[in-house]
Amino acid sequence: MPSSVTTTTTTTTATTSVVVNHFTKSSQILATGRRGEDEEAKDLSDECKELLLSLPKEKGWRTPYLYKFQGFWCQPKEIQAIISFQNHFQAKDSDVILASIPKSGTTWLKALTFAIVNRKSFPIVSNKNHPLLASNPHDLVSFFEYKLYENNQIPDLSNFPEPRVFATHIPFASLNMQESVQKSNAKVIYICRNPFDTFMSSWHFVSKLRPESLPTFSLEEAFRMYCDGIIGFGPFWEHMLGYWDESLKRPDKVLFLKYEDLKEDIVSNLKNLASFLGVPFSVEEETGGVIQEIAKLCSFEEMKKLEVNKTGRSIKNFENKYLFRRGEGGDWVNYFSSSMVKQLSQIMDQNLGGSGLSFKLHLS
Ligand SMILES: Nc1ncnc2c1ncn2[C@@H]1O[C@H](COP(=O)(O)OS(=O)(=O)O)[C@@H](OP(=O)(O)O)[C@H]1O
Repeated sequence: MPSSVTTTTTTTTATTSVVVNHFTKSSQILATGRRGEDEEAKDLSDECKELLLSLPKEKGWRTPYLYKFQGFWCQPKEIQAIISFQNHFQAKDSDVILASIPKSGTTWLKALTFAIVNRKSFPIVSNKNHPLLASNPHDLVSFFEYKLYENNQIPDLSNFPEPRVFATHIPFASLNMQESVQKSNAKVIYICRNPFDTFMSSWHFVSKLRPESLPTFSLEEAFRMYCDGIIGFGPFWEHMLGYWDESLKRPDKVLFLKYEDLKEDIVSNLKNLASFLGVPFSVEEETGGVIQEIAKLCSFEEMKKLEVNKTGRSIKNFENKYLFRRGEGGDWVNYFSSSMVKQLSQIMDQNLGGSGLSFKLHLS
């Protein structure tokens, strides 16, 4: 029971008490909302604050507002970082960019790619000192819009060992607005997950991160927003289609992976990933079990039990332990009503139908 509710014996006092409690709670929410907005604006440049005034905005999932910027919904700090990235990043032909909409398997893809491209420097088999045993994948592969370009900083990335591996949640159109990315031969790997599970994973994640002072974020409200396209970096269908179309046009430069496929057949997907990256597995590696060892090192079960993934924060505000929840496909069946199934299926048909992009909703 909230501390401001007093147990009373008379109806009048009880009513007053509830009203007072409601008022206190509402004021707290308002105050928290305002604090959230102040917090949100704290590190923004005047230019960015000015820009925000001209953008459409909607209530956010865990922050006061999401703004529609370059056609997708995102937070103010992300907008500032994306502008800085677009203005300053210098791509190299050997760069690898991992892209995803949040909660689609980003952490997994970061681990797998890091293990593959660095396997000469950090052998996989019987290596008790592999960096993935001591560091969260987000510390080994950074996002453009968080660590690297946040707060208007311009990082010096010229001395990063090649191939440099970066990550982003930015949709393809905005990534491609970055002139050097567009002109370079940098490779892009996109990981996608069926929208039913991605939605559930996002809702669970945000529910854990939401300040306790805010009311709980109901599944129904989150679902309405998701179906309207209002989620970080959404609408999800546009995000997926941007990378999907590009992977069809330039398959040598954009590889499109699906979470469910990786779950079902990790070995073939790792072979494909290594070949795409230009570092295919040798016969000796294949017979020596290197592929299986990478799969094991990066598996949900192994990663979740590492101390580094149970503690600390690799991305500001996110506790590492929340990045590893169930790591399965099909959990949505435990939450979706039949009308939710119908609605999301219709949205997928309307927006993805005819594109050739489809999903497995259940894993065998
Ligand atoms: N190694 C590995 N293998 C398989 N699945 C994994 C792995 N690591 C994380 N996960 C699951 O991926 C979901 C989190 O998605 P992201 O990593 O994209 O999150 S984030 O955008 O980086 O915050 C989230 O899914 P749910 O469990 O369904 O919520 C994680 O549990």
